Amino acid sequence: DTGSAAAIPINEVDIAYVTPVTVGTPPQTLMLDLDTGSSDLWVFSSLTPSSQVRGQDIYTPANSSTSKLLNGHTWSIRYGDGSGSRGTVYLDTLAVGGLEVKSQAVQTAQEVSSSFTQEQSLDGLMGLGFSTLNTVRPSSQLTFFDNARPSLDEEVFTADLKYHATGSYDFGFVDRAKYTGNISYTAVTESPGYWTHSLSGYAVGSGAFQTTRLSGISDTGTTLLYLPTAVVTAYYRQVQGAQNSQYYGGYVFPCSSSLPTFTFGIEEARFTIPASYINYTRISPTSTTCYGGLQSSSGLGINIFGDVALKAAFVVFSGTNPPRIGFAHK
Ligand SMILES: C[C@H]1CC[C@H](NC(=O)Cn2ccnc2)CC1
Repeated sequence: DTGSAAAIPINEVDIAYVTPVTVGTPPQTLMLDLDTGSSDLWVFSSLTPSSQVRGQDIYTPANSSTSKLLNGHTWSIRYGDGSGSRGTVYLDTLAVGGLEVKSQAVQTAQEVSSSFTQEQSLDGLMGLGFSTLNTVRPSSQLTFFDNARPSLDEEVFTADLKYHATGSYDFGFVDRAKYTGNISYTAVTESPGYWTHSLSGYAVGSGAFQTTRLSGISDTGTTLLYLPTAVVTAYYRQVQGAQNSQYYGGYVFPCSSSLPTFTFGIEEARFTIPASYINYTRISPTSTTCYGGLQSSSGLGINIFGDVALKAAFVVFSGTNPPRIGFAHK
């Protein structure tokens, strides 16, 4: 079996991407953020206080003939940006792009943090990390990918995220029409439940490629690219007027700056992120100061290859044993 669904940017700077997912019988459609950096599938629901719901679609288990309460189970998650949610759990039929799982754990939010309430076009998250990260207790639950695995033609899902455009997520197959050349694969260590792998090095603009292995996680749920301070300072040294602002919490520069590209390596392959992806956003709608799409990971304890990097490639998340991740040009 296979599935294929759209990855739609939720705003004009691609802060996150959402994908239509149907839950229950008859199907209730929600727009979820497919997030390889976590492993909980949670939704705004009829159990979410109305004061915390602002325009989101909700899942109402009472309106689904196939919903079953997972008795006595709860969950609570905190993301790296400080956002979070918690609640209870139902099992129900869930489908993405025509691929159906009969008894998926759907985590119904009873509380969401303000940044989720404010994100009107995001109805929840679908974690696509390793199920060991799932927060449901007393028994942890499987991700949609782990539940779908037995029925998939191939044990993979792919991400084709695009800059200021709609891309796609595919399950169970690698679409030859979505990439060019060969896929460059590299080893994934499941530590601790993320799609953790290394880059073989990097280059700033037309500079020499620095061969140095950088370990991190490929995370579709994180907007930007977070790398070691040494790499990031080397990049912004090439940008007139750039500075690392305490006030804005990262590197900012004049929006008129001409930025260098940034190239990362996957084994022998090289992927170049266009300057436009790194000129991320104005710090406020009328400002001439812009915030960078490449930032330091020093406060995080881990490098994060977020959407700014992932949208420069066609990415294959392979659930084979051992797992691996592949990058191709497109
Ligand atoms: C400083 C960085 C900020 C962004 C952080 N990423 C996340 O929190 C990913 N995420 C998933 C759901 N909501 C957000 C990683 C640290």
